[in-house]
Amino acid sequence: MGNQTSKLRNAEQPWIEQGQKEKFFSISQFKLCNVVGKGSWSTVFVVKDRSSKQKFALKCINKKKHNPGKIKQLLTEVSLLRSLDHPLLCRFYSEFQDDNKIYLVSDLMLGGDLRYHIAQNRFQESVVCVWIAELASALIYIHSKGILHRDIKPDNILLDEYGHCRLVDFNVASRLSQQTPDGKGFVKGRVGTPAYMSPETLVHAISYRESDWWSLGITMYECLLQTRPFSSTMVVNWIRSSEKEKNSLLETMCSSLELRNNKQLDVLSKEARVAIQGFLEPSIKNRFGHNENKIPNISFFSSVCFDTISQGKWAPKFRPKSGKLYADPILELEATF
Ligand SMILES: Nc1ncnc2c1ncn2[C@@H]1O[C@H](COP(=O)(O)OP(=O)(O)OP(=O)(O)O)[C@@H](O)[C@H]1O
Repeated sequence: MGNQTSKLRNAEQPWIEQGQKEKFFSISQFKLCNVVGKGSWSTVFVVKDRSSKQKFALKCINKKKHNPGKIKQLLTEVSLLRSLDHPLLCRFYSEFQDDNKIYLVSDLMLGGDLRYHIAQNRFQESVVCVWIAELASALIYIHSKGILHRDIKPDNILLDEYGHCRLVDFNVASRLSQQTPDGKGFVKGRVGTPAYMSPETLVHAISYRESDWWSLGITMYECLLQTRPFSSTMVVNWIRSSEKEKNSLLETMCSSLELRNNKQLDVLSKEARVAIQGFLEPSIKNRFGHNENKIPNISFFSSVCFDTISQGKWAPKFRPKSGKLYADPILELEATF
């Protein structure tokens, strides 16, 4: 086990103490700097707190452009975010509103999202190992709080300036409200992004903790191979197919993942192949993550210390370029405030 504690993060990253959360209540407290991203229903700005001079991400949602159902969904997301505090999640500070907009203030992630990075580079297993271990640690934490993310994919993973992964976008996250007789929680609904959805979500419209581990497996596959095991069109066609066709397609999906059939996996180490196969195990009971205590024992993670990882102190093997704005410049032109 290596000893590569990241001292940088502790020393350089300004943390706002818990008591100072919710200290923002008006847009006038900020100076707007630039646009860092745009989602389907929000624009995200880099802003500077006028008193501390610290930079934050400010997500602005135009209330008039969205129906009350969407706004309710957003406020559910806010209540989930308020209950979470972990070094590998993007820290949420405040929500406030004016007549037209809802504003959410959170940590600013300057390193771009994983979708951008994996499109540019083929990353070594040592880099991906730290990413997936960090994400696994964040997942174990949110699951311990009784929350499912339900949309894990490279787009929803941002890097901070040191290269640490932060799991973001809790738009469709949900509390595990239902319980099976064996005490397992689940959430009903076919929710998420089709290419990352687990077989049980696709077929039975239900998500368990293990469904998030499946999505993490697809994300790991994509980080290592720059492609996904199942295309979106394949999965969408599959959702639309009849029950009978669904079963035969499920078999095709699962057999294409078997190591002996999947030639794409040949370029990976045995440890990486075993991890991918374990996360992408169709049976929930046999899937890696069924027992979350065993995640640190997965051989792919043997070079990292999970305790250090979960404190956000393990040094990442990839650091985004400093000073580079990982945002499409066109967003700046389109932005309205
Ligand atoms: N804290 C942050 N720091 C830096 N960039 C961020 C932050 N939060 C979001 N972004 C950027 O803004 C983009 C849009 O954010 P986000 O996906 O949360 O918006 P959304 O409206 O909920 O979108 P969607 O519903 O399409 O996921 C992200 O892809 C990311 O590039």
